[in-house]
Amino acid sequence: MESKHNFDLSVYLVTSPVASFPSEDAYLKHLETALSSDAITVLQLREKKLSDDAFLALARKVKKLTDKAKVPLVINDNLFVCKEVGAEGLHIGWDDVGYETARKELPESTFIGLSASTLDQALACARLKADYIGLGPIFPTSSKPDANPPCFAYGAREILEELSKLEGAPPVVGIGGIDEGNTEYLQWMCNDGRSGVTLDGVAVISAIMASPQPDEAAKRLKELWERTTYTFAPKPVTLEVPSGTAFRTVLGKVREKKPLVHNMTNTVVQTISANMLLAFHASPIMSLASSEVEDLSKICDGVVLNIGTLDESTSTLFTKAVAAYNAAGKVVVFDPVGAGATKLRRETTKRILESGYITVIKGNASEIATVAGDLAGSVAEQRGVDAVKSDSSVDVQAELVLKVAKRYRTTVVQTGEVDIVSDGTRTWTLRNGTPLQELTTGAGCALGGILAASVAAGGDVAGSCVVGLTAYNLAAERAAKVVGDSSPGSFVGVWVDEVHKAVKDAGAGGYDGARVELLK
Ligand SMILES: Nc1ncnc2c1ncn2[C@@H]1O[C@H](COP(=O)(O)OP(=O)(O)OP(=O)(O)O)[C@@H](O)[C@H]1O
Ligand SMILES: Cc1ncsc1CCO
Repeated sequence: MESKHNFDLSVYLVTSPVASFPSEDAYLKHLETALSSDAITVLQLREKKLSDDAFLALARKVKKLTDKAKVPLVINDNLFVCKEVGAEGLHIGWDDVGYETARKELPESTFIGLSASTLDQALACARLKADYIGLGPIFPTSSKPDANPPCFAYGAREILEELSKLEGAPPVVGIGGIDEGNTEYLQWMCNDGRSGVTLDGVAVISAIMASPQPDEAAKRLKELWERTTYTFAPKPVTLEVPSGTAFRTVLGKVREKKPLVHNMTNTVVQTISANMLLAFHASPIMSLASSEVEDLSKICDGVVLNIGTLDESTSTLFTKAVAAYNAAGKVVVFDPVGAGATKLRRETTKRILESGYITVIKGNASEIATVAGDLAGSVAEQRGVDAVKSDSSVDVQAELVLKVAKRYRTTVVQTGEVDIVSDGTRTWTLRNGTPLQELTTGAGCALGGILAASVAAGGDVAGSCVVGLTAYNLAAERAAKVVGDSSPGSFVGVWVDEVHKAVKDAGAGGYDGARVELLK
């Protein structure tokens, strides 16, 4: 979408204060270098603390640079400077009075952008016929400490969806906490090919202003922004699920490929997780070392991020892992263990979810309700790491799982007596398993590895999850028959045996007894 002035909003640089540079010369040199990249499409001059005269003097110098680079100059929040310097645009904070005044005083050809943080503000900007909307903060940012809470990539997309329903809605540039690490993800979340729903560009401050090589930084941002294929994007749907054929195909591929799964998991479930992966004919490597993440992302087929025994450094470690595995195009399974139980768990969960593409979010009903947040309607109940039994019907829960999958453009696996899997389009219920699994610590955590291995081998994300989980739970049923209902201790060992046999004999009636239903 282009504004009426045909300005390209794609890489929109907002300056940091001249006072944050050693000298005005150093600042101007920095801008000139950035502009020499040919990647910046708009430059907004933002100075909150200068007098009008000092702002105007600086704006005149910057205008020379932007004119030379043929980049439109936008003045932040100062109508006087905008008029005097003859800038191409004015950007004002959310303020309809300011907008009306500026519109009257500025030539028709000067474009005026407005900031919006919420859907209501964005709709109001559209009604005012602003020339563009600066939507944000998208991600948390320290550049503007007084900013409203971030709307995150999914929130931006939900606002864009509403705007797209209006006739002639303004183009939108995202702002706030955007950098090289999250640009591709934001682009993928917002521009998913549905007609009319587009984010038109990314506005950045520190990604270019704090870079020692602002021209290179600008080029990299433009390249990331213009990407239309994404290393992390899920493979196309190839499996017809449920079917014995899909079951045999995925398990056969697991056996062939022996996926190597990096487990960044809690201290309680290390052994059961590693043993289940070996039994599943995959390979585990257990590591929580930050300095190993990059190397492991290159050799592993996927990673499991499990916050069961988290600490204050977990969110930084796991967001680093999301970035590395996204860049490598590998599977990321996130298990927000006990997500609703404490503030640390809620905050860590949120940060990881927003940091990049998660291939599969896996959790029990309480954890998924926490991830769902406002979609769940009421505050999710969670006392420890186990699920609090939900009063909602399977249909209501399936609806929520579907909504979470849609919101995060991912696959969600909710475990319990009835498991629910959804990729936002297809939703299944799975009714295999045994109550003995509830008496086995790590039954859910170890499943994270099974899902990572299944997806790494099977491709089709949700279809492979359904197969992996069905094989796992059918094996549990068989084990329960062997040990009886009152032997959770012996159960685990026999369950591991049965998982091993399930993959080994994938072709031989292993799918018998599967209770998987694709919901309409
Ligand atoms: N009552 C039940 N009947 C059948 N299967 C069950 C039952 N409860 C759990 N399961 C199965 O057990 C596995 C773990 O699910 P659960 O929801 O207990 O995970 P969790 O709470 O994350 O576990 P943990 O934190 O102990 O690892 C899944 O495969 C699920 O299908
Ligand atoms: C019991 C327990 N506590 C933290 S993690 C964990 C393993 C099951 O999730």
